[in-house]
Amino acid sequence: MKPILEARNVSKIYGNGRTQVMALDNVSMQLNAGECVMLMGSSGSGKSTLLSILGLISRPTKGHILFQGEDVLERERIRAKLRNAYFGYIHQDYAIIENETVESNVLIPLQYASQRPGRQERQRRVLRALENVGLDWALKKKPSELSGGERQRVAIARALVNNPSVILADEPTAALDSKTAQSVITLILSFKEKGTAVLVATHDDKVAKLGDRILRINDGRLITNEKMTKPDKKQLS
Ligand SMILES: Nc1ncnc2c1ncn2[C@@H]1O[C@H](COP(=O)(O)OP(=O)(O)OP(=O)(O)O)[C@@H](O)[C@H]1O
Repeated sequence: MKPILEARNVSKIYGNGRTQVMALDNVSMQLNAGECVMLMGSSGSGKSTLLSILGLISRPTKGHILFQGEDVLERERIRAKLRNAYFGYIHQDYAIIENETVESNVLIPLQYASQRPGRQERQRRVLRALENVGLDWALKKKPSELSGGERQRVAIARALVNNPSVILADEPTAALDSKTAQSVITLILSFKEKGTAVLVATHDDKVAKLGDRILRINDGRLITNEKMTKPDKKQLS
């Protein structure tokens, strides 16, 4: 099977001179359609950096990113188009636009969809995405009126509204209680059945067990590639 998304010999160096940080060191990995990979590592090990490079948000210092077998880094306009049309990215800091309503925030990816749906369909999909995270009541609210966990769920609804081919989630359950975390992970994993590839960065062992395999990262290097033989999908708490 051809991977949907691939990093080849990716390195990332931040800063220069004595303040230089090697955040990723020659990382290669593949993500296949319909699988969920968990990315684990301690704080500062390079998880967010890898996700943002795979998500075509930032560029590596060296190496290649392939989407559906094509090297996409060199083509700036294509990168932006792919990112908007095929990727759902759940940011660690939510990246919510404060002065827009919840509805407008979740609507954003649909404005950039490869085949933009009509207005009514867009509204229907936004409502469904919010229902899926239990936030339909917050449609007209401003993010400042919501709790941290609710804002996290808005970010999740926004990432999933476009039925993305790839979901990249940076600590998606960090701000959630275990019951909400369970429903959010179940929702993210349900996209696998549609052939969506999922990569989740997490510190949480219970969340990590729900994946098909675990990638561990330490000091910017991938160290193992564990297959989960018997994923336990029942309990997070
Ligand atoms: N913009 C930046 N400028 C300089 N250094 C950075 C920058 N972003 C990250 N780093 C450094 O790169 C390394 C990897 O950071 P990264 O955020 O990718 O780790 P992480 O595993 O996601 O950490 P956490 O679990 O705390 O979010 C760290 O040493 C971090 O300090």
